[in-house]
Amino acid sequence: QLSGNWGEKRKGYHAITRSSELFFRSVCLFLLLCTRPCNLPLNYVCTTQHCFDHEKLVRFTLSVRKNYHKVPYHNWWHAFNVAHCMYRMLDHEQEIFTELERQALIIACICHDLDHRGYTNQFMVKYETALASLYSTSVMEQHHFNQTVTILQQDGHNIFDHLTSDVYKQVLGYIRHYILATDLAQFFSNHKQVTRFCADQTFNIENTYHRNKLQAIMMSACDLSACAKTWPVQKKTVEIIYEEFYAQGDLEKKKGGVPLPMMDRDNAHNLPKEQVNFLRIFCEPLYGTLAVIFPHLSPLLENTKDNIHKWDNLAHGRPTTMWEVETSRIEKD
Ligand SMILES: O=c1ccn(-c2cccc(C(F)(F)F)c2)nc1-c1ccnn1-c1ccccc1
Ligand SMILES: [Zn+2]
Repeated sequence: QLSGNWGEKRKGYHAITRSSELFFRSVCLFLLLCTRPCNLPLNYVCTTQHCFDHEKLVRFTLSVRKNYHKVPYHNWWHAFNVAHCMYRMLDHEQEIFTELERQALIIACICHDLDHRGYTNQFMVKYETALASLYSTSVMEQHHFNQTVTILQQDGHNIFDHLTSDVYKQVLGYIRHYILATDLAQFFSNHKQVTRFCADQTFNIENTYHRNKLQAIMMSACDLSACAKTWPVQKKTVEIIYEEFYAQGDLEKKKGGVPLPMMDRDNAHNLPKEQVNFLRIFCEPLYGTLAVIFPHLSPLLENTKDNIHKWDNLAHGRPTTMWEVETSRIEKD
């Protein structure tokens, strides 16, 4: 059930330890801050149409968290990290996106993997799951958006119910576009378009199509941001990602299927090589393009390059240390 009877939950809510309560209040304050124009004092009482009711935001965030599964990677912490990455990305670019776009980007991030079961779209389609019978493309991403709308429609959860019906439709349209953009199958076409605009210097942030494509790759950049974290975080997160991949591969073998090499734990010795390929094919081009448009994001590209270098060392049996990354940075400066 998406969210239990709030009355009972409130008793349950107060049973949660104080630290969890403080954590969720900080999440909501963070979400409120994400949408506060940066030049306003903290105690600003919103008078514009685009302000969240704090109690609804707490209730909405708790229900979103409740609808993430306890799977190794695609859990609430992943959603929170993706939203935090978007917050830091927008922190420098408050002026180029509208307040409504900024709110939709942050909410799309915390909701973008709602009810993920730890299986890829390919797996859901191949084994003819119920969800795959509902959606022909972007199966999980369409489900994640559907879950978002369903939570918004719960009593006391609609954080956008202060908007006019036109603006409400607009913000849900934004959120749908942003969540569907996290389907890796959409990445190449989205990225290719933005790269083309940059190459022929026709990129125009005022052009709706250009704007939508940029926001799509920003969603990908936040979703894949584990690849652009420093080596200890990248290495630990990849171990967790592959724990989920191998669980899918194990289930596929149980069903008599043959998993992708990347999902097959018998192929774990090739993990460093798989990572070099994934980072080179998806992440380096992605953070490279974003660094051209938003120079303050260049550390994401630098970290990705460092991570490729370190996975490549591991793939070739060369020792690799944290010091080496620092040295390479010093040499460059
Ligand atoms: O570190 C990774 C290595 C491989 N993949 C991957 C994922 C799917 C398909 C493919 C395929 F290449 F097969 F299409 C590769 N994702 C990640 C990664 C880094 C951050 N998020 N995710 C992620 C993204 C999506 C799903 C799971 C994890
Ligand atoms: Zn994700």
